[in-house]
Amino acid sequence: MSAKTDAFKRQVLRLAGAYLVVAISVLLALGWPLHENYLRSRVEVIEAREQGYLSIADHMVHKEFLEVAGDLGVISTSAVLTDFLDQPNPLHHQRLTLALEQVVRNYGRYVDLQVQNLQGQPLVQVERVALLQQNHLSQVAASGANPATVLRISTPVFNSRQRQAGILQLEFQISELLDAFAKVMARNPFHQAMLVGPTGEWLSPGSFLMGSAIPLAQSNFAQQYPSVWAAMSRQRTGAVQTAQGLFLFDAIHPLEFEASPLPPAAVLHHQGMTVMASQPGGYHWRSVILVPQDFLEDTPFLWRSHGPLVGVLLAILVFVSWILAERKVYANVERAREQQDAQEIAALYDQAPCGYHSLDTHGYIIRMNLTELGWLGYERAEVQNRLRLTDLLTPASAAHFKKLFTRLKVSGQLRDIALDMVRKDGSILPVLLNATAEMSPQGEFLSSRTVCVDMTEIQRLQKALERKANTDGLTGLCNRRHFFELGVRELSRATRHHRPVVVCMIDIDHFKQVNDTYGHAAGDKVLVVMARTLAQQLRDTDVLARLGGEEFAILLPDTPLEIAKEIAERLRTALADARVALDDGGLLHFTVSIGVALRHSSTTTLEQMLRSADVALYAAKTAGRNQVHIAASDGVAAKENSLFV
Ligand SMILES: Nc1nc2c(ncn2[C@@H]2O[C@H](COP(=O)(O)OP(=O)(O)OP(=O)(O)O)[C@@H](O)[C@H]2O)c(=O)[nH]1
Repeated sequence: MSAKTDAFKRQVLRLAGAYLVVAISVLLALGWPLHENYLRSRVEVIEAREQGYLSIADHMVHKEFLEVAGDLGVISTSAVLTDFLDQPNPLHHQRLTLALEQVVRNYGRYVDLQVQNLQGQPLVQVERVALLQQNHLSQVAASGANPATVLRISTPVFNSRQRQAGILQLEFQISELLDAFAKVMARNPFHQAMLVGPTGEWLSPGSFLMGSAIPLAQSNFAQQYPSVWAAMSRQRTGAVQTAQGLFLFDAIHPLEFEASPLPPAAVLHHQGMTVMASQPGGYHWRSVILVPQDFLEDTPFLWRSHGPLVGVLLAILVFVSWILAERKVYANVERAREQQDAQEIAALYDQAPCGYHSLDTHGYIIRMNLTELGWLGYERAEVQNRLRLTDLLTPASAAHFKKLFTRLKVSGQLRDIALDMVRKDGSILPVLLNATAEMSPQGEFLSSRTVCVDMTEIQRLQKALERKANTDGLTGLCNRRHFFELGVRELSRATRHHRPVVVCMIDIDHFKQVNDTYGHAAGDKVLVVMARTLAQQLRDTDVLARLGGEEFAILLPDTPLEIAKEIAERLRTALADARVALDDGGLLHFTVSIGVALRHSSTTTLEQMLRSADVALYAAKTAGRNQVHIAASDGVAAKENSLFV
């Protein structure tokens, strides 16, 4: 039982595994394009969003430079500067100095403001560091932190007669810009935003919040990402996919304004680079955004957001696969069992020890089992739907069955019907049938199912038993009971036909002496010899019986008394002549006495006749034995009729 259960479980496990593999394969096949599409659209969304950030960067840089240009314009055309250039006296110097100090104080971006003479020597100078020290303020100067973040811009300045009288120079830091840039870009924690200078140097750190920050001093962007830098050198804006992720970049031209606020002669100095305001396109930065590859592929994100869902889905798939597999295996087992049952039933039907057949409404055989076919010597194809049952019966049985079949259609069953079937070789097969009708719900006959038993052996046994019951075991003659059966039948026939009937009673003389002298076995031999001798002397129609002991009776039908006398005498003589061979080689002979009685009227019974014959026999014994006596009509032995041999 346990082994069977284990095998069942193993089958279920294998099938469930196969179902699971198929289900997952189908889901992957269907889900992969969706996943790819999802990633593609995700990249598109990311690109669009990051383009927005690049625009913000562009806008911030321009705003910063616009303010610087504005400051430059305001200072260069201010009255305090013009007054100073017209009359560089201490008062004007002081007023200009105060004005420039005001600018430095108000705007944290300026590191140094100078008004120089035409030879470039400073006439008025305000340094942020000195100013802060002078005001006892803590110094927060970023000077020297990153040389790339300090820019100098200068423009010629004119006196009131519009003659160039000096140069105005501003040194400003972009650290505020970079801080603001960092803050804005940090709104999206899933990217790195950078500002890169004209020669690939970092303006802002390579990383603000995500991952490890790239040290500014150790490398520059061009060295760090040469392939991206090469693409950035070729085109103003674009995107480059690398192993680290997706780089989106855009060129920023800080000096390009829609309506140029810079004086045409303004010059920008940045790390040895000199840019005239009339050629602003020659100076540009790049804003760069790196979207890391793992964020692009989003696998962790996918797993985070869909992991539990995938887990639940997998659990459901496992559960459903198991249930389906279990049902399938159970159905297979059931089907196999049903097939086995059907085969067993077919084998039971075909190989039953009795015959089975079914008939349709016309009596045609629609099914017959192998046992019955074997009895009859036919193949199934020769019989089924080809022959009627009556074709396989003797004419008498066929006629009988036709009537019974009609009755079956009404009564629904037939019990213990004895019929004679005819084998293919012509021999007779006695059978006993029990049939049941299959009826429709409306009560119409559909078919009959019949069980047949081969009666050959039973009949043989019956006959043997009958024979044994009717026969005397020692002599093989009829016994007393059977003698009475046959005798009564003969008497009734004789009565019907008014024919004479005679009964003889025969008894061995001094049989006791035979037994006593030669033994009981010798006595038996005498009885056997006597039976054989009598049988040889009589007709087939005569009834010879041993009634018991050494007493025999004979019924002679159609025999007048005169003939009966002759027969009795012939029997007596034949017995007297008979010899019995003894075991010691000797021969024994014996005599009998016979009493004969004729039936005198139709009312005389066999018992009465036997009694009369017995009286005659007794008379014969009394008269000396070995003789025949005829019973008188009144039952007394008549001496005058006696025959003495
Ligand atoms: N061997 C043998 N003896 C039997 C059988 N049946 C009866 N006997 C014997 O037959 C004898 C009959 O003897 P009785 O009836 O006295 O008569 P009897 O000796 O024949 O003398 P009578 O008839 O007067 O001539 C008995 O000894 C029985 O034992 C039998 O089947 N076999």
